[in-house]
Amino acid sequence: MESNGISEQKIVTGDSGYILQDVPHLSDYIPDLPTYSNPLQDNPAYAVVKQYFVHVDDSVPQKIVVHKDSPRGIHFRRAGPRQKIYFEPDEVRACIVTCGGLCPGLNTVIREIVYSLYHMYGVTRVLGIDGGYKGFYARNTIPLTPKVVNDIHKRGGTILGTSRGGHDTSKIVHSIQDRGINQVYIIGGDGTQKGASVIFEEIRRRGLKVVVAGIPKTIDNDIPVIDRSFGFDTAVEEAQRAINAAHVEAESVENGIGLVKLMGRYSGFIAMYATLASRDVDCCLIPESPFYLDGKGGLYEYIEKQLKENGHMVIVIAEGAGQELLSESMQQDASGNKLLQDVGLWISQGIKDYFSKQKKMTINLKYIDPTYMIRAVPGNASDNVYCTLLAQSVVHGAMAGYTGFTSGLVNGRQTYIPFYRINEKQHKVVITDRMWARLLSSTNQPSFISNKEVIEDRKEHISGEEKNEETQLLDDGKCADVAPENVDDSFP
Ligand SMILES: Nc1ncnc2c1ncn2[C@@H]1O[C@H](COP(=O)(O)OP(=O)(O)OP(=O)(O)O)[C@@H](O)[C@H]1O
Ligand SMILES: O=P(O)(O)OC[C@H]1O[C@](O)(CO)[C@@H](O)[C@@H]1O
Ligand SMILES: [Mg+2]
Repeated sequence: MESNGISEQKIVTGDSGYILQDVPHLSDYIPDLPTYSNPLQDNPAYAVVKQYFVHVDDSVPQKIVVHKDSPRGIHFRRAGPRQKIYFEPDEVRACIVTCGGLCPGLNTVIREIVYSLYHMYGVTRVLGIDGGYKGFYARNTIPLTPKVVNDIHKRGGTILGTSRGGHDTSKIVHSIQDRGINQVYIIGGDGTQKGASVIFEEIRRRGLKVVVAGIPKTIDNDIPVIDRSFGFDTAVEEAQRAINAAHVEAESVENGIGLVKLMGRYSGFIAMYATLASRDVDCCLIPESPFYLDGKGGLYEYIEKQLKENGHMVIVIAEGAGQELLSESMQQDASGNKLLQDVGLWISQGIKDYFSKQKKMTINLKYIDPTYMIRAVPGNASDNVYCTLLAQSVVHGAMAGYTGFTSGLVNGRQTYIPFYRINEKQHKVVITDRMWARLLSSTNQPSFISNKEVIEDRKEHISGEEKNEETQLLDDGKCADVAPENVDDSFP
Protein backbone atom coordinates (compact mmCIF):
# COMPACT_ATOMS: atom_id res chain seq x y z
CA MET A 1 0.00 0.00 0.00
CA GLU A 2 2.74 2.48 -0.79
CA SER A 3 3.78 4.65 -3.71
CA ASN A 4 6.48 7.34 -3.62
CA GLY A 5 6.84 6.85 0.11
CA ILE A 6 3.27 8.07 0.69
CA SER A 7 0.80 5.44 1.81
CA GLU A 8 -2.15 4.94 -0.49
CA GLN A 9 -5.62 6.11 0.43
CA LYS A 10 -7.85 3.44 1.95
CA ILE A 11 -11.15 3.59 0.12
CA VAL A 12 -14.00 1.16 0.69
CA THR A 13 -16.94 1.23 -1.70
CA GLY A 14 -20.47 -0.09 -1.23
CA ASP A 15 -23.92 -0.07 -2.78
CA SER A 16 -25.55 3.03 -4.23
CA GLY A 17 -22.36 5.03 -4.50
CA TYR A 18 -21.26 4.49 -0.88
CA ILE A 19 -17.63 5.48 -0.32
CA LEU A 20 -15.74 5.14 2.95
CA GLN A 21 -12.59 7.26 3.11
CA ASP A 22 -11.05 5.08 5.75
CA VAL A 23 -8.12 5.81 8.01
CA PRO A 24 -4.92 3.75 8.21
CA HIS A 25 -4.53 1.06 10.87
CA LEU A 26 -1.39 -0.35 12.49
CA SER A 27 -2.33 -3.78 11.12
CA ASP A 28 -2.06 -2.37 7.57
CA TYR A 29 1.71 -2.53 7.88
CA ILE A 30 2.43 -4.69 10.93
CA PRO A 31 1.17 -8.27 10.50
CA ASP A 32 -0.21 -10.47 13.29
CA LEU A 33 -0.66 -7.79 15.92
CA PRO A 34 -2.30 -9.18 19.05
CA THR A 35 -5.61 -7.67 20.19
CA TYR A 36 -7.01 -7.23 23.68
CA SER A 37 -10.49 -6.80 25.16
CA ASN A 38 -11.42 -3.21 25.78
CA PRO A 39 -11.28 -2.59 29.56
CA LEU A 40 -14.28 -0.29 29.20
CA GLN A 41 -16.55 -3.30 29.14
CA ASP A 42 -15.78 -3.80 32.84
CA ASN A 43 -16.01 -0.12 33.67
CA PRO A 44 -19.16 0.47 35.78
CA ALA A 45 -19.70 3.85 34.14
CA TYR A 46 -20.03 2.27 30.71
CA ALA A 47 -21.33 -1.22 31.46
CA VAL A 48 -24.89 0.16 31.70
CA VAL A 49 -24.74 1.87 28.31
CA LYS A 50 -26.51 -0.14 25.67
CA GLN A 51 -24.33 -0.61 22.61
CA TYR A 52 -21.49 1.39 24.05
CA PHE A 53 -19.03 0.00 21.54
CA VAL A 54 -19.11 1.35 18.04
CA HIS A 55 -20.07 -1.17 15.38
CA VAL A 56 -17.16 -1.91 13.08
CA ASP A 57 -19.19 -0.79 10.05
CA ASP A 58 -20.52 2.47 11.50
CA SER A 59 -19.71 5.45 9.32
CA VAL A 60 -20.87 9.04 9.04
CA PRO A 61 -21.86 10.69 5.74
CA GLN A 62 -20.06 13.85 4.76
CA LYS A 63 -23.12 15.30 3.05
CA ILE A 64 -26.46 15.13 4.74
CA VAL A 65 -28.50 17.17 2.29
CA VAL A 66 -29.30 14.77 -0.50
CA HIS A 67 -31.74 14.30 -3.33
CA LYS A 68 -33.90 11.25 -4.03
CA ASP A 69 -31.42 9.77 -6.49
CA SER A 70 -28.19 11.09 -5.04
CA PRO A 71 -25.40 8.57 -4.59
CA ARG A 72 -24.69 7.88 -0.91
CA GLY A 73 -21.34 9.61 -1.25
CA ILE A 74 -18.35 9.96 1.02
CA HIS A 75 -18.36 8.64 4.58
CA PHE A 76 -15.91 8.71 7.46
CA ARG A 77 -15.31 6.09 10.10
CA ARG A 78 -17.39 6.79 13.18
CA ALA A 79 -15.28 7.55 16.26
CA GLY A 80 -15.73 5.74 19.55
CA PRO A 81 -14.58 2.77 21.60
CA ARG A 82 -14.00 -0.56 19.89
CA GLN A 83 -14.51 -3.97 21.44
CA LYS A 84 -10.96 -5.00 20.56
CA ILE A 85 -7.98 -2.78 21.23
CA TYR A 86 -4.42 -3.05 19.93
CA PHE A 87 -2.52 -1.90 23.01
CA GLU A 88 -2.29 -3.34 26.48
CA PRO A 89 -2.67 -0.40 28.89
CA ASP A 90 0.71 -1.20 30.49
CA GLU A 91 2.40 -1.07 27.13
CA VAL A 92 1.24 2.44 26.23
CA ARG A 93 3.60 5.39 26.37
CA ALA A 94 1.66 8.36 25.10
CA CYS A 95 2.75 11.90 24.37
CA ILE A 96 0.85 15.10 23.67
CA VAL A 97 2.16 18.11 21.74
CA THR A 98 0.55 21.46 20.91
CA CYS A 99 1.76 23.50 17.91
CA GLY A 100 0.88 26.74 16.10
CA GLY A 101 -1.11 29.67 17.51
CA LEU A 102 -3.08 29.60 20.73
CA CYS A 103 -6.74 28.69 20.79
CA PRO A 104 -9.32 28.54 23.60
CA GLY A 105 -9.78 24.95 24.78
CA LEU A 106 -6.23 23.69 24.23
CA ASN A 107 -5.78 22.90 27.90
CA THR A 108 -9.15 21.16 28.00
CA VAL A 109 -8.10 18.82 25.19
CA ILE A 110 -4.81 18.06 26.99
CA ARG A 111 -6.65 17.42 30.26
CA GLU A 112 -9.23 15.16 28.69
CA ILE A 113 -6.69 13.09 26.75
CA VAL A 114 -4.84 12.46 30.01
CA TYR A 115 -8.08 11.66 31.85
CA SER A 116 -9.34 9.36 29.09
CA LEU A 117 -6.08 7.43 28.97
CA TYR A 118 -5.91 7.07 32.74
CA HIS A 119 -9.52 6.50 33.66
CA MET A 120 -10.92 4.71 30.64
CA TYR A 121 -7.95 2.59 29.67
CA GLY A 122 -5.71 2.49 32.75
CA VAL A 123 -2.78 4.06 30.87
CA THR A 124 -0.48 5.82 33.29
CA ARG A 125 2.48 6.91 31.18
CA VAL A 126 1.67 10.17 29.43
CA LEU A 127 4.25 12.80 28.52
CA GLY A 128 3.75 16.39 27.47
CA ILE A 129 6.19 17.65 24.82
CA ASP A 130 7.39 21.10 25.79
CA GLY A 131 7.05 23.84 23.17
CA GLY A 132 5.65 22.32 19.97
CA TYR A 133 7.35 20.09 17.38
CA LYS A 134 10.86 21.29 18.17
CA GLY A 135 10.25 20.23 21.79
CA PHE A 136 10.60 16.60 20.66
CA TYR A 137 14.32 17.05 20.23
CA ALA A 138 15.22 20.37 21.82
CA ARG A 139 13.34 20.55 25.10
CA ASN A 140 12.32 18.53 28.13
CA THR A 141 9.16 16.53 28.51
CA ILE A 142 6.52 17.11 31.15
CA PRO A 143 4.97 14.06 32.90
CA LEU A 144 1.20 14.39 32.77
CA THR A 145 -1.09 12.86 35.37
CA PRO A 146 -4.73 13.59 36.24
CA LYS A 147 -3.45 15.53 39.24
CA VAL A 148 -1.16 17.72 37.11
CA VAL A 149 -3.88 18.54 34.58
CA ASN A 150 -6.86 18.67 36.93
CA ASP A 151 -7.48 22.44 36.79
CA ILE A 152 -5.86 23.43 33.55
CA HIS A 153 -9.10 23.77 31.56
CA LYS A 154 -9.79 26.95 33.51
CA ARG A 155 -6.73 28.60 32.00
CA GLY A 156 -6.15 30.01 28.53
CA GLY A 157 -3.14 29.02 26.42
CA THR A 158 -1.47 25.62 26.61
CA ILE A 159 0.42 24.33 29.64
CA LEU A 160 2.75 22.55 27.21
CA GLY A 161 3.78 25.69 25.36
CA THR A 162 3.68 25.94 21.58
CA SER A 163 5.86 27.07 18.70
CA ARG A 164 6.04 27.62 14.97
CA GLY A 165 8.71 26.11 12.71
CA GLY A 166 11.20 23.50 13.85
CA HIS A 167 9.54 20.53 12.22
CA ASP A 168 12.45 18.18 11.60
CA THR A 169 10.72 14.90 10.78
CA SER A 170 13.69 12.67 11.19
CA LYS A 171 14.70 14.16 14.55
CA ILE A 172 11.11 14.00 15.78
CA VAL A 173 10.70 10.33 14.85
CA HIS A 174 14.09 9.47 16.38
CA SER A 175 12.98 11.13 19.59
CA ILE A 176 9.68 9.19 19.52
CA GLN A 177 11.63 5.95 19.07
CA ASP A 178 14.25 6.82 21.71
CA ARG A 179 11.63 7.60 24.29
CA GLY A 180 9.66 4.45 23.50
CA ILE A 181 6.55 6.49 22.71
CA ASN A 182 3.82 4.52 20.92
CA GLN A 183 0.89 6.97 20.87
CA VAL A 184 1.47 10.51 19.61
CA TYR A 185 -1.37 13.02 20.09
CA ILE A 186 -0.80 16.14 18.02
CA ILE A 187 -2.98 19.20 18.61
CA GLY A 188 -2.68 21.96 16.05
CA GLY A 189 -3.88 23.78 12.96
CA ASP A 190 -3.43 23.19 9.24
CA GLY A 191 0.38 23.38 9.39
CA THR A 192 0.49 21.05 12.38
CA GLN A 193 -1.73 18.45 10.69
CA LYS A 194 0.57 18.52 7.64
CA GLY A 195 3.48 17.94 10.01
CA ALA A 196 1.56 15.08 11.67
CA SER A 197 0.98 13.47 8.30
CA VAL A 198 4.71 13.53 7.51
CA ILE A 199 5.52 12.04 10.93
CA PHE A 200 2.96 9.29 10.30
CA GLU A 201 4.51 8.45 6.92
CA GLU A 202 7.99 8.23 8.43
CA ILE A 203 6.78 6.04 11.29
CA ARG A 204 5.03 3.78 8.84
CA ARG A 205 8.14 3.64 6.67
CA ARG A 206 10.13 2.51 9.70
CA GLY A 207 7.42 -0.07 10.49
CA LEU A 208 6.93 1.16 14.07
CA LYS A 209 3.96 0.28 16.24
CA VAL A 210 3.27 3.94 16.91
CA VAL A 211 -0.09 5.65 16.43
CA VAL A 212 -0.10 9.24 15.14
CA ALA A 213 -3.39 11.01 15.85
CA GLY A 214 -4.30 14.64 15.22
CA ILE A 215 -6.75 16.92 16.98
CA PRO A 216 -7.62 19.90 14.78
CA LYS A 217 -7.05 23.27 16.43
CA THR A 218 -7.65 26.55 14.69
CA ILE A 219 -9.24 29.69 15.93
CA ASP A 220 -9.74 30.75 12.31
CA ASN A 221 -11.98 27.70 11.63
CA ASP A 222 -10.00 27.16 8.43
CA ILE A 223 -9.73 23.35 8.57
CA PRO A 224 -11.88 21.59 5.95
CA VAL A 225 -14.34 18.70 6.40
CA ILE A 226 -15.09 19.29 10.11
CA ASP A 227 -18.19 21.16 11.27
CA ARG A 228 -16.18 23.71 13.21
CA SER A 229 -12.99 23.79 15.21
CA PHE A 230 -12.86 23.97 18.99
CA GLY A 231 -12.28 27.45 20.38
CA PHE A 232 -14.16 29.08 17.53
CA ASP A 233 -17.34 29.46 19.56
CA THR A 234 -15.39 31.05 22.44
CA ALA A 235 -13.58 33.40 20.05
CA VAL A 236 -16.85 34.60 18.53
CA GLU A 237 -18.28 35.15 22.00
CA GLU A 238 -15.19 36.99 23.19
CA ALA A 239 -15.23 39.19 20.09
CA GLN A 240 -18.64 40.49 21.19
CA ARG A 241 -16.99 42.41 24.01
CA ALA A 242 -14.80 44.34 21.59
CA ILE A 243 -17.70 44.97 19.22
CA ASN A 244 -19.88 46.20 22.09
CA ALA A 245 -17.13 48.58 23.17
CA ALA A 246 -16.74 49.84 19.61
CA HIS A 247 -20.48 50.41 19.40
CA VAL A 248 -20.67 52.26 22.72
CA GLU A 249 -17.75 54.50 21.73
CA ALA A 250 -19.16 55.16 18.26
CA GLU A 251 -22.70 56.04 19.30
CA SER A 252 -21.52 58.36 22.07
CA VAL A 253 -19.90 60.90 19.77
CA GLU A 254 -20.72 62.78 16.61
CA ASN A 255 -19.84 60.82 13.46
CA GLY A 256 -18.41 58.03 15.56
CA ILE A 257 -16.82 55.06 13.85
CA GLY A 258 -15.87 51.97 15.85
CA LEU A 259 -13.43 49.72 14.01
CA VAL A 260 -12.64 46.24 15.34
CA LYS A 261 -9.95 43.98 13.89
CA LEU A 262 -10.43 40.26 14.45
CA MET A 263 -8.32 37.22 13.63
CA GLY A 264 -8.66 35.39 10.36
CA ARG A 265 -5.58 35.14 8.21
CA TYR A 266 -7.19 33.56 5.13
CA SER A 267 -10.69 32.74 6.40
CA GLY A 268 -13.14 35.31 7.73
CA PHE A 269 -15.32 33.02 9.86
CA ILE A 270 -14.68 34.78 13.18
CA ALA A 271 -15.52 38.17 11.67
CA MET A 272 -18.59 36.79 9.89
CA TYR A 273 -20.03 34.99 12.93
CA ALA A 274 -19.13 37.79 15.35
CA THR A 275 -20.95 40.21 13.05
CA LEU A 276 -24.00 38.00 12.73
CA ALA A 277 -24.09 37.52 16.50
CA SER A 278 -23.74 41.18 17.36
CA ARG A 279 -26.29 43.04 15.17
CA ASP A 280 -24.43 46.28 15.96
CA VAL A 281 -22.04 45.86 13.06
CA ASP A 282 -22.74 47.85 9.89
CA CYS A 283 -19.95 46.44 7.78
CA CYS A 284 -17.89 43.25 7.91
CA LEU A 285 -14.79 42.87 5.75
CA ILE A 286 -13.21 39.44 5.24
CA PRO A 287 -10.34 38.06 3.13
CA GLU A 288 -12.68 36.10 0.86
CA SER A 289 -14.65 39.18 -0.21
CA PRO A 290 -12.47 41.77 -1.93
CA PHE A 291 -13.60 45.34 -1.36
CA TYR A 292 -12.66 48.76 -2.65
CA LEU A 293 -12.56 52.11 -0.96
CA ASP A 294 -13.27 54.94 -3.40
CA GLY A 295 -16.10 55.66 -5.79
CA LYS A 296 -19.59 54.37 -6.25
CA GLY A 297 -20.39 51.28 -4.22
CA GLY A 298 -17.09 51.65 -2.32
CA LEU A 299 -16.48 51.54 1.41
CA TYR A 300 -16.06 55.30 1.88
CA GLU A 301 -19.36 56.05 0.17
CA TYR A 302 -21.09 53.52 2.44
CA ILE A 303 -19.50 54.97 5.60
CA GLU A 304 -20.64 58.45 4.59
CA LYS A 305 -24.18 57.21 4.03
CA GLN A 306 -24.25 55.43 7.41
CA LEU A 307 -22.93 58.48 9.23
CA LYS A 308 -25.52 60.71 7.58
CA GLU A 309 -28.36 58.31 8.37
CA ASN A 310 -27.36 57.03 11.83
CA GLY A 311 -24.64 59.37 13.08
CA HIS A 312 -22.33 56.43 13.82
CA MET A 313 -21.20 53.05 12.53
CA VAL A 314 -19.30 49.90 13.49
CA ILE A 315 -16.91 48.08 11.14
CA VAL A 316 -15.45 44.64 11.75
CA ILE A 317 -12.42 43.71 9.70
CA ALA A 318 -10.66 40.34 9.61
CA GLU A 319 -6.87 40.68 9.74
CA GLY A 320 -6.48 39.07 6.30
CA ALA A 321 -9.05 41.29 4.57
CA GLY A 322 -7.92 43.74 1.92
CA GLN A 323 -4.29 42.55 2.02
CA GLU A 324 -4.19 42.92 -1.76
CA LEU A 325 -4.70 46.68 -1.28
CA LEU A 326 -1.72 47.00 1.05
CA SER A 327 1.91 46.77 0.02
CA GLU A 328 2.92 43.12 -0.17
CA SER A 329 4.72 41.82 2.91
CA MET A 330 7.72 39.66 2.17
CA GLN A 331 8.12 38.52 5.74
CA GLN A 332 7.20 35.06 6.96
CA ASP A 333 6.91 33.48 10.38
CA ALA A 334 9.00 30.46 11.41
CA SER A 335 6.43 28.09 9.87
CA GLY A 336 6.46 29.92 6.54
CA ASN A 337 3.11 31.68 7.04
CA LYS A 338 3.07 35.12 5.44
CA LEU A 339 3.15 37.90 8.05
CA LEU A 340 0.27 40.23 7.35
CA GLN A 341 0.32 44.02 7.36
CA ASP A 342 -1.94 45.67 9.94
CA VAL A 343 -5.05 46.27 7.86
CA GLY A 344 -6.80 47.86 10.84
CA LEU A 345 -4.28 50.68 11.17
CA TRP A 346 -4.13 51.10 7.42
CA ILE A 347 -7.87 51.39 6.95
CA SER A 348 -8.25 53.69 9.99
CA GLN A 349 -5.78 56.09 8.40
CA GLY A 350 -7.50 55.81 5.04
CA ILE A 351 -10.92 56.64 6.51
CA LYS A 352 -9.53 59.56 8.53
CA ASP A 353 -7.74 60.99 5.49
CA TYR A 354 -10.78 60.59 3.26
CA PHE A 355 -13.13 62.47 5.57
CA SER A 356 -10.71 65.19 6.65
CA LYS A 357 -9.08 65.85 3.27
CA GLN A 358 -11.75 65.02 0.70
CA LYS A 359 -14.99 65.61 2.63
CA LYS A 360 -13.81 68.22 5.15
CA MET A 361 -15.93 66.36 7.66
CA THR A 362 -15.00 65.67 11.27
CA ILE A 363 -15.22 62.05 12.27
CA ASN A 364 -14.35 60.28 15.50
CA LEU A 365 -12.73 56.92 14.80
CA LYS A 366 -11.82 54.48 17.56
CA TYR A 367 -9.75 51.47 16.51
CA ILE A 368 -9.92 48.40 18.76
CA ASP A 369 -7.53 45.50 18.17
CA PRO A 370 -8.54 42.60 20.47
CA THR A 371 -7.00 39.90 18.26
CA TYR A 372 -4.85 38.18 20.88
CA MET A 373 -7.42 38.74 23.63
CA ILE A 374 -9.95 36.54 21.89
CA ARG A 375 -7.63 33.57 21.57
CA ALA A 376 -5.88 33.72 24.96
CA VAL A 377 -9.00 32.99 27.01
CA PRO A 378 -10.07 29.56 28.28
CA GLY A 379 -12.72 27.68 26.33
CA ASN A 380 -16.37 28.45 27.08
CA ALA A 381 -18.83 25.79 28.24
CA SER A 382 -19.78 24.63 24.78
CA ASP A 383 -16.17 24.45 23.58
CA ASN A 384 -15.18 22.56 26.74
CA VAL A 385 -17.78 19.88 26.03
CA TYR A 386 -16.63 19.73 22.43
CA CYS A 387 -12.96 19.42 23.51
CA THR A 388 -13.89 16.58 25.85
CA LEU A 389 -15.61 14.62 23.10
CA LEU A 390 -12.70 15.21 20.72
CA ALA A 391 -10.20 14.02 23.31
CA GLN A 392 -12.18 10.91 24.23
CA SER A 393 -12.68 10.07 20.55
CA VAL A 394 -9.02 10.41 19.67
CA VAL A 395 -8.00 8.16 22.57
CA HIS A 396 -10.55 5.49 21.57
CA GLY A 397 -9.18 5.61 18.01
CA ALA A 398 -5.56 5.31 19.09
CA MET A 399 -6.27 2.44 21.49
CA ALA A 400 -8.11 0.67 18.65
CA GLY A 401 -4.94 0.89 16.53
CA TYR A 402 -6.10 3.52 14.05
CA THR A 403 -3.36 5.90 12.97
CA GLY A 404 -2.73 8.70 10.46
CA PHE A 405 -6.04 10.32 11.31
CA THR A 406 -7.52 13.49 12.70
CA SER A 407 -10.44 13.28 15.07
CA GLY A 408 -13.22 15.61 14.00
CA LEU A 409 -16.89 16.46 14.14
CA VAL A 410 -18.77 15.81 10.90
CA ASN A 411 -22.45 16.61 10.84
CA GLY A 412 -22.55 16.52 14.62
CA ARG A 413 -20.87 13.10 14.89
CA GLN A 414 -17.34 12.34 16.03
CA THR A 415 -15.34 10.75 13.21
CA TYR A 416 -11.83 9.72 12.17
CA ILE A 417 -10.70 11.60 9.07
CA PRO A 418 -7.61 10.59 7.07
CA PHE A 419 -4.88 13.24 7.07
CA TYR A 420 -5.07 13.74 3.31
CA ARG A 421 -8.64 15.07 3.59
CA ILE A 422 -7.75 17.45 6.41
CA ASN A 423 -4.71 18.69 4.51
CA GLU A 424 -6.21 18.97 1.04
CA LYS A 425 -7.33 22.60 1.23
CA GLN A 426 -8.27 25.47 3.47
CA HIS A 427 -11.82 25.99 4.67
CA LYS A 428 -13.00 29.44 3.64
CA VAL A 429 -16.17 31.50 3.65
CA VAL A 430 -17.87 31.01 0.29
CA ILE A 431 -19.28 34.40 -0.55
CA THR A 432 -21.87 32.96 -2.90
CA ASP A 433 -23.26 30.81 -0.08
CA ARG A 434 -26.30 31.63 2.00
CA MET A 435 -24.38 32.46 5.16
CA TRP A 436 -22.61 35.42 3.57
CA ALA A 437 -25.91 36.50 2.01
CA ARG A 438 -27.45 36.37 5.50
CA LEU A 439 -24.69 38.63 6.74
CA LEU A 440 -25.12 41.08 3.86
CA SER A 441 -28.82 41.31 4.54
CA SER A 442 -28.20 41.77 8.25
CA THR A 443 -25.66 44.60 7.85
CA ASN A 444 -27.00 46.06 4.61
CA GLN A 445 -23.44 46.70 3.52
CA PRO A 446 -22.50 46.73 -0.15
CA SER A 447 -21.38 43.36 -1.49
CA PHE A 448 -18.51 45.05 -3.38
CA ILE A 449 -18.95 42.50 -6.15
CA SER A 450 -20.70 42.68 -9.46
CA ASN A 451 -23.30 40.24 -10.75
CA LYS A 452 -20.73 38.96 -13.24
CA GLU A 453 -18.27 38.11 -10.47
CA VAL A 454 -20.97 36.28 -8.49
CA ILE A 455 -21.92 34.15 -11.49
CA GLU A 456 -18.27 33.34 -12.22
CA ASP A 457 -17.55 32.50 -8.58
CA ARG A 458 -20.60 30.26 -8.47
CA LYS A 459 -19.59 28.51 -11.71
CA GLU A 460 -16.12 27.95 -10.36
CA HIS A 461 -17.47 26.30 -7.23
CA ILE A 462 -19.97 24.17 -9.06
CA SER A 463 -17.48 22.91 -11.63
CA GLY A 464 -14.91 22.29 -8.87
CA GLU A 465 -17.47 20.24 -7.06
CA GLU A 466 -18.50 18.32 -10.16
CA LYS A 467 -14.91 17.21 -10.62
CA ASN A 468 -15.12 15.87 -7.12
CA GLU A 469 -17.81 13.26 -7.49
CA GLU A 470 -18.49 13.14 -3.76
CA THR A 471 -20.68 16.16 -3.72
CA GLN A 472 -24.28 16.99 -3.67
CA LEU A 473 -23.47 19.99 -1.53
CA LEU A 474 -20.75 22.59 -1.49
CA ASP A 475 -17.90 21.27 0.59
CA ASP A 476 -17.89 24.34 2.74
CA GLY A 477 -21.50 23.78 3.63
CA LYS A 478 -20.68 23.13 7.30
CA CYS A 479 -20.58 26.77 8.13
CA ALA A 480 -22.32 27.96 5.01
CA ASP A 481 -25.07 25.62 4.06
CA VAL A 482 -26.12 25.73 0.48
CA ALA A 483 -26.27 23.29 -2.35
CA PRO A 484 -25.10 24.74 -5.66
CA GLU A 485 -28.46 23.91 -7.18
CA ASN A 486 -30.12 25.77 -4.33
CA VAL A 487 -28.15 28.97 -4.72
CA ASP A 488 -30.68 31.75 -4.71
CA ASP A 489 -30.68 33.19 -8.23
CA SER A 490 -31.87 36.54 -7.01
CA PHE A 491 -28.62 37.01 -5.10
CA PRO A 492 -27.21 40.40 -6.21
N1 LIG B 1 3.95 21.39 5.34
C1 LIG B 1 4.45 21.12 6.56
N2 LIG B 1 5.17 19.99 6.78
C2 LIG B 1 5.67 19.72 8.00
N3 LIG B 1 5.50 20.51 9.07
C3 LIG B 1 4.80 21.64 8.92
C4 LIG B 1 4.23 22.00 7.66
N4 LIG B 1 3.59 23.18 7.81
C5 LIG B 1 3.76 23.53 9.11
N5 LIG B 1 4.47 22.61 9.77
C6 LIG B 1 4.84 22.65 11.19
O1 LIG B 1 3.65 22.65 11.98
C7 LIG B 1 3.82 23.52 13.11
C8 LIG B 1 2.67 24.49 13.18
O2 LIG B 1 2.47 25.16 11.93
P1 LIG B 1 1.89 26.65 11.88
O3 LIG B 1 2.80 27.56 12.62
O4 LIG B 1 1.61 26.97 10.46
O5 LIG B 1 0.59 26.59 12.75
P2 LIG B 1 -0.80 25.86 12.51
O6 LIG B 1 -0.71 24.46 12.96
O7 LIG B 1 -1.22 26.07 11.10
O8 LIG B 1 -1.70 26.62 13.54
P3 LIG B 1 -2.40 28.05 13.32
O9 LIG B 1 -3.39 27.86 12.22
O10 LIG B 1 -2.99 28.35 14.63
O11 LIG B 1 -1.37 29.03 12.95
C9 LIG B 1 5.16 24.19 12.97
O12 LIG B 1 6.05 23.62 13.88
C10 LIG B 1 5.57 23.94 11.52
O13 LIG B 1 6.96 23.79 11.37
O1 LIG C 1 1.10 35.99 16.10
P1 LIG C 1 1.05 34.53 15.93
O2 LIG C 1 1.09 33.76 17.18
O3 LIG C 1 2.04 34.03 14.95
O4 LIG C 1 -0.38 34.15 15.36
C1 LIG C 1 -1.15 34.92 14.52
C2 LIG C 1 -1.99 34.04 13.63
O5 LIG C 1 -2.44 32.90 14.26
C3 LIG C 1 -3.83 32.72 14.04
O6 LIG C 1 -4.49 33.02 15.22
C4 LIG C 1 -4.16 31.29 13.67
O7 LIG C 1 -3.64 30.95 12.44
C5 LIG C 1 -4.17 33.70 12.93
O8 LIG C 1 -5.49 34.16 12.98
C6 LIG C 1 -3.16 34.77 13.13
O9 LIG C 1 -2.82 35.44 11.94
MG1 LIG D 1 -2.28 27.67 10.13
